[in-house]
Amino acid sequence: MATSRKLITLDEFTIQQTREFPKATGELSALLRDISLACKLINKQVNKAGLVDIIGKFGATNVQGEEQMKLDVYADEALINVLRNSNDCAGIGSEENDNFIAFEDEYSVNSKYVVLFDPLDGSSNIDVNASIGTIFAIYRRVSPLGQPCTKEDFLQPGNKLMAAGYVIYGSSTMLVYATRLGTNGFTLEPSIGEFCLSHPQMKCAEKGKIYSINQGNSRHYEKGMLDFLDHCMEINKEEGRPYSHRYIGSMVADLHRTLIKGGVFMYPGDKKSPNGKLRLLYECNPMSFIIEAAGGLSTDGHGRVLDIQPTELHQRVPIFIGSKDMVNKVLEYIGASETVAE
Ligand SMILES: O=P(O)(O)OC[C@H]1O[C@](O)(COP(=O)(O)O)[C@@H](O)[C@@H]1O
Ligand SMILES: [Mg+2]
Ligand SMILES: [Mg+2]
Repeated sequence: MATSRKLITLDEFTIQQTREFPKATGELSALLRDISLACKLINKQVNKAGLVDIIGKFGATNVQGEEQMKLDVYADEALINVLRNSNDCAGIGSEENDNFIAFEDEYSVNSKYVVLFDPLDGSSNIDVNASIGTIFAIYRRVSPLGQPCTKEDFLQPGNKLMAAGYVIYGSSTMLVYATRLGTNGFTLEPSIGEFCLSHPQMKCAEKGKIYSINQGNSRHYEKGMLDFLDHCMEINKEEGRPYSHRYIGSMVADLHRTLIKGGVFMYPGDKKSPNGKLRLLYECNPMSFIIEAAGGLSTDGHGRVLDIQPTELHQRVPIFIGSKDMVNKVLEYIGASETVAE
């Protein structure tokens, strides 16, 4: 029988954390509260998607040529409206908007932080009721306060992130976020409408047994990548069986599983798409920050994803992320093939 325990809300938790930083002003916690409010609004629509006019295509394409879903646009607007009116955010960058948006009102120009987000991740899963999510990344500005923020505030490497997180709209709704103090998970308690601490100090297992990749693309893969997949399908000496393959097709859901159960999630570059599919600023950087803060690894095949110097809002990078042992094993294989290939 489920026993009730003292619930620690997201607010209480962030206030406790600010005590660890004597100079903290509470602005970052306030921003996190704003983002969680927008995600509660999105969650309400997601939960009853079949009953409200939010299923299906919106009838427009975004700057990346992807057909926008109604929920992509709803989620984007919900986040922009909450952040624009919050006085805690100087500007945003979003998957669904061509360019960065600087908020120019007298309060926002004095805000220290900018936010990048993927308002709705896993769009191809919206209509089939599989887990989807929202991903966000928070940077401290480098441009002077008192003026509108600039693109330099957004084009910072991931190792400069102040915080990053995601909300997964699944069997339960969870918010997982990371700072340099670690990665923590909060579950939405519907009866009080608050995210409450449910997964303190999350750790990504060093050793994994699950590999996650869209094998439908494998005809475009380099030899090293194909060899690694063969390795995963071989009888593993330690396990006495092959690794398990899991792929939901929503980065948030595939990485939430990887964070909790270990394993490796991969979206490699290939002969058709040398930079893969996933976007550096609002998918790969925030997820890499969260997994690394939980003890995992994230690489583009050459170095840490978090050390990449961004150049554009919607640039894509290959990603191999998750348990240390499996990410290093992928590197061994893809490193090897290039040498062999030559
Ligand atoms: O269908 P594919 O090629 O496997 O791609 C799935 C990937 O694309 C995404 O859906 C892209 O994100 P969006 O849904 O936010 O555009 C990821 O969530 C997922 O990991
Ligand atoms: Mg996405
Ligand atoms: Mg998206």
